[in-house]
Amino acid sequence: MSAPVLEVAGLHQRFGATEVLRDLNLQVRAGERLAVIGPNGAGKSTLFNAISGLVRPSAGHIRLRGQAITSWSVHKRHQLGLARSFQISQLFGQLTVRDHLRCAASWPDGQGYRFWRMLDHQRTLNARVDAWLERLGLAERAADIAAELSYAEQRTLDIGMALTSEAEVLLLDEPTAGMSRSETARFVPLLRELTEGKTLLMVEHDMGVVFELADRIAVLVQGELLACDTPQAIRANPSVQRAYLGQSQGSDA
Ligand SMILES: Nc1ncnc2c1ncn2[C@@H]1O[C@H](COP(=O)(O)OP(=O)(O)OP(=O)(O)O)[C@@H](O)[C@H]1O
Repeated sequence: MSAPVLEVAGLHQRFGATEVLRDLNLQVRAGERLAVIGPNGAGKSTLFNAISGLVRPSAGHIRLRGQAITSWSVHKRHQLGLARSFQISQLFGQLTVRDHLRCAASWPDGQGYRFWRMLDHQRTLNARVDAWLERLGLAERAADIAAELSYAEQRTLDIGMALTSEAEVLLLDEPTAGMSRSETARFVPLLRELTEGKTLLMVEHDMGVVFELADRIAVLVQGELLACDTPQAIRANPSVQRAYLGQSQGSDA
């Protein structure tokens, strides 16, 4: 079994008197796809915010590739290979699809100042962006501004930015939220293909998507980890049935 790439240990998150996450322990192995599910208000987004650096945990540790990153900035975490896509797309409406991916492709590099190095750098960058435009199925939309894309294309671009930045660990916050059933059906195989070999942690409400994509599923209820296991074991777990799956299957699955 490979060592965890991402590790959450004894994580607590309080907002004033409210304890939103309680003694959370979670490990994600290299190349694994782990889905976090749970009822509304369970603490899923808060967990993502803590891992990506948007909130500082009240207690506990977060480790990325063995390094304690608990107090690191979002930017520094990104440099170590952690990228996040958001539930609501964080795109710039007037920037083109290509410009979005060019920005994302530039994130990990410190640009050299010598002229020939910059030229070489630009050529490599453009080739990388072209390749990602093809893989994302957005090549024909490259010159269009983000505001003109369909909702599903915007989500693809949002996730494409995380991928183009060459992060190894991706946090995807409800990647299919707001998509129609047919858009979701087209998107899930694409997502699977694009993230092959990456380590994936995702929050997702659509149980069809979760059971299709996830290698393991973590169930969060009222800020505590109820179970973390294979999809088959989670489906058969009576406490999970009671706490979550039973109540959501009618609407989500
Ligand atoms: N900054 C904050 N200050 C105070 N309370 C917060 C803050 N952020 C989240 N909460 C509370 O923490 C609890 C968990 O919220 P969170 O958004 O993490 O849940 P969730 O599982 O992602 O829910 P959903 O599925 O509805 O998105 C909620 O009761 C929420 O009101």
